[in-house]
Amino acid sequence: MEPVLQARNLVKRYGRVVAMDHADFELYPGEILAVIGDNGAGKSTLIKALSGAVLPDDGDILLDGKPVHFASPIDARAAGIETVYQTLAMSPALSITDNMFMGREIRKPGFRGAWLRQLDRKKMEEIARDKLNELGLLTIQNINQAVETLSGGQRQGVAVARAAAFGSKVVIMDEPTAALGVKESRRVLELIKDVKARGLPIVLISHNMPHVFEVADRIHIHRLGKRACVIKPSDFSMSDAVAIMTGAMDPPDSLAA
Ligand SMILES: Nc1ncnc2c1ncn2[C@@H]1O[C@H](COP(=O)(O)OP(=O)(O)OP(=O)(O)O)[C@@H](O)[C@H]1O
Repeated sequence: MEPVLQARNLVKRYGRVVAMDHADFELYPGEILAVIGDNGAGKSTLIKALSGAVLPDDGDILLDGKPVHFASPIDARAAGIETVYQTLAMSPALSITDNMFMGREIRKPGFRGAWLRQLDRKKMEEIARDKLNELGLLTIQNINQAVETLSGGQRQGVAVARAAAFGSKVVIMDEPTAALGVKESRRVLELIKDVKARGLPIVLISHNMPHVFEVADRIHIHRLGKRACVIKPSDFSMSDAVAIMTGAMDPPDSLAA
């Protein structure tokens, strides 16, 4: 099976700091791939390169086997890669619908849309409602509600729904449960599984081992700027994963990248 998204030998230097040191990465169709690593291991830099936010100094990124060159996150989005950032990148005062369609508003057909630039609010609301329903976010009553009135979990839900709605190839989630309580985290984990069930592969960056072990099909362990190995959660304990991540344990020879 060919990876949907692949990186080979990515290098990124910041002055004398090597944030990526020939990093490899593979995401296969339909899977949830967790990316774990100690602070400063280079996870964010890898993810930013895959989502167009960082331009690697060297190496290749392939989408569906074809080389891609993302000059910005807009390029990656246009190619079907949606990222849910830790900071969520939402406008709190705007409605759920406005946030979902920010930067890709639908205009009215014909003259009113093309010349008067009028937005097709009804259509956008319809799609927003469908997407939230699809992911079981029925607790949100009113899609014209301002995002600032939502709970943290609901906000994260909107961000996930947005990514799932527009990501045609890959959804990347950076610490989606980091700021959430137990109940809200649970809901977001269920959402991640729902997105997977709809056929989209997911990259999940997380420091939360129980969450990683619950939802991931495979776990990419990043260490010192590159992939140390990829493990299956069924074959390893959480403490082994942490030991490999911190360098206390060598990755098994058969799995070393
Ligand atoms: N814009 C930047 N300028 C300078 N150094 C940077 C920059 N971005 C990252 N680095 C450095 O690159 C290394 C890898 O950082 P990165 O943020 O990718 O790690 P991380 O694994 O995501 O860490 P964390 O889990 O703490 O977020 C670190 O040493 C960091 O200080």
